Amino acid sequence: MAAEGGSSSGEAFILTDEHFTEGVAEWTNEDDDDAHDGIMPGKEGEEGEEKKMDVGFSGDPSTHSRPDFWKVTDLAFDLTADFDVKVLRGFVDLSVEAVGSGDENLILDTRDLVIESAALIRGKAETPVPFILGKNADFRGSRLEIVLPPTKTDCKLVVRVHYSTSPHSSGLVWLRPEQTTSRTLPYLYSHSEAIHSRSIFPCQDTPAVKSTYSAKITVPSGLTVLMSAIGKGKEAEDAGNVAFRFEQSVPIPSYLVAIAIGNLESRKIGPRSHVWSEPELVDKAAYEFAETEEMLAAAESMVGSYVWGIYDILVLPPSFPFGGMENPCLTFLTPTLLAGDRSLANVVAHEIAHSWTGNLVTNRNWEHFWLNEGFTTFLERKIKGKMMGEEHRQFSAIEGLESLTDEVNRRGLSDPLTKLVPDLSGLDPDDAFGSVPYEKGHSLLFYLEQLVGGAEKFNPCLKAWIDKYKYQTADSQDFKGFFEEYFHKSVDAKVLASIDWKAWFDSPGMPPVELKYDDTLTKACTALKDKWCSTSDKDCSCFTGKDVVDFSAAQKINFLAQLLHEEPFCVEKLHAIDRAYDFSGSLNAEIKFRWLRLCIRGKWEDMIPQAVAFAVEYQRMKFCRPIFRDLYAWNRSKDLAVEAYKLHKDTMAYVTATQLAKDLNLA
Ligand SMILES: CC/C=C\C/C=C\C[C@@H](O)/C=C/C=C/C=C\[C@@H](O)CCCC(=O)O
Ligand SMILES: [Zn+2]
Repeated sequence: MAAEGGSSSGEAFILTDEHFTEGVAEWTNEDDDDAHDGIMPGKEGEEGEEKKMDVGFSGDPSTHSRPDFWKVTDLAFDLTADFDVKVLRGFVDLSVEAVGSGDENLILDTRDLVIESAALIRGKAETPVPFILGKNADFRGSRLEIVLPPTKTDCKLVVRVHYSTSPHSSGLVWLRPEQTTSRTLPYLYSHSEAIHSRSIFPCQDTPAVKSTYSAKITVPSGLTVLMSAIGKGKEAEDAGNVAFRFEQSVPIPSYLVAIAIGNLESRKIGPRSHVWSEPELVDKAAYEFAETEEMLAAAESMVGSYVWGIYDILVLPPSFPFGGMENPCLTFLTPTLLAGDRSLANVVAHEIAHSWTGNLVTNRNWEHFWLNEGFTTFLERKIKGKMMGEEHRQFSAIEGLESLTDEVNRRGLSDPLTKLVPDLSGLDPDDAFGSVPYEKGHSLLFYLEQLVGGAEKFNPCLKAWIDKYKYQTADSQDFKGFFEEYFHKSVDAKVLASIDWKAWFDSPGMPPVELKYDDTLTKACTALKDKWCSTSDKDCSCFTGKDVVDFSAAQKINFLAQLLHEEPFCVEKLHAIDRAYDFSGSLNAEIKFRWLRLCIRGKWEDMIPQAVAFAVEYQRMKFCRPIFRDLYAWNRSKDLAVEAYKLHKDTMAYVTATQLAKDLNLA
């Protein structure tokens, strides 16, 4: 079959049978400088007919793929994990449906993948087809074009790609046994959000496309495999290996395909939930997350049935870069949530909320990330309010607004990345990540809730939004239109017209309106903070542990967060705080994190080793990045920070290592 290729010299040459040896086109475009800029061969229909040039999918600036040509509807993986060379190797069958004329090629995203072959699958037959792999131009990785035979519209095909990942895949973290808690077996886990799936498998790496998936994963015996899917059992051991099977029947975007392999055990924590971790942590994790079913039920009472079947939790090694990740059926969590008193389980409520906002109603591209995270933060706090009382929901919202203020001040009031809907053209989503989509998004929804008359009016709208857009994707204009339509009869037109959507979506900086929350639970924190600030450095004897005996962990966190907004305390006063409240000895990572920041800001030299140790042990970016930045900002610890980073960067997840390198001006 002929297909026309292009090259940097402009010379056109035809892929004909003579190009094929053993079914693979000899022609790749390694020497084609145009490959990476989207000027790629389309497919020629009739002889001489104008071929369709690929000028990129306008719906998502972060992908090379062309879901407007073909759409992936299902992925079937057959992969083997090779821990010796740290690669996943095998094939993926992509079921695709023609969206365009049927005459275009299949365009996929890859990053650092070794593509061995491509073929059309018809029953048992594999018919090799040529492919063109572009260069790894930037964070978007390499464009992969699979040359397809001419087909008609509404055609369906299955394309098999044999490939392997690379040891430095940006979406995979490989740990040697000695890097794990149990130190007996190796460990692998993935993190794909936003655009790292392409480093794990060839795909249309855009949330605009949702696919089902199945998988057969073969590993050395003794290891357990988990995925963001329903487990379908494992096959009999064969030559020292064992294969696990999975099915995800709810269509999901590529970033929600997840895998973990390790020395894993589980405990049942509810009718549809198990918690998984290495054996040493599993009982502690079972205690910590015992409220999971109560959270699920609270969410279902507000936004409808949980459609994913099971809700399991996996507690990962401390290098996991985030607090949690909403992988369907299997939420990934950082071990920094294991405080021993369930005080940090709000992250579980957040990931549960994603089961509706984000995983069912999905942002169409990453510029509308607030539709995932702002809605989820809003729903997370409604779950908290339902379980603990409205004042706790409002207390968390105050905390969130403070973190938004910190982020906007750090980035700068006019930084385009403080817009709720930023332009991500040419930008790596990892560089755009921060609390703005979470907290400015939450602020918008809370403002709208107050505007329409409160939760009893707004909650039904939230559920209706989910019901209308579930299993689909949405953008910010979809929400604006939905909201206006929903309330156009029940809310005064002038009130609706008073919403400055453009300012909310497109203006940098803080929200365009002032948010007012119930501060009942912050009052005691503020009073104690004010007393410390107004007391002489020389005599702090009035303070004792009794001051915080009635404080919840959240109130201690808020007290420390408020102190961080004040002028740094001197070392003498910091000593006094620690004598009274023993924050240095806290097992709560959120408390310890803020306490260490206070000490570094107060230039308490003896605390530098503790701060460095915390930042390299707990590589959750929410913690390690601010501490590394604080250490780097103080000339006494600047070199130590750089040295610690260089010593540990190879143990870090890709996103952590690259973001820290930028923080420390090492990129
Ligand atoms: C405007 C930003 C657009 C796109 C950013 C999307 C993804 C960024 C990428 O770095 C991954 C983010 C993953 C987040 C996962 C979980 C968070 O909700 C955790 C938040 C912080 C924490 O608790 O550790
Ligand atoms: Zn989230």
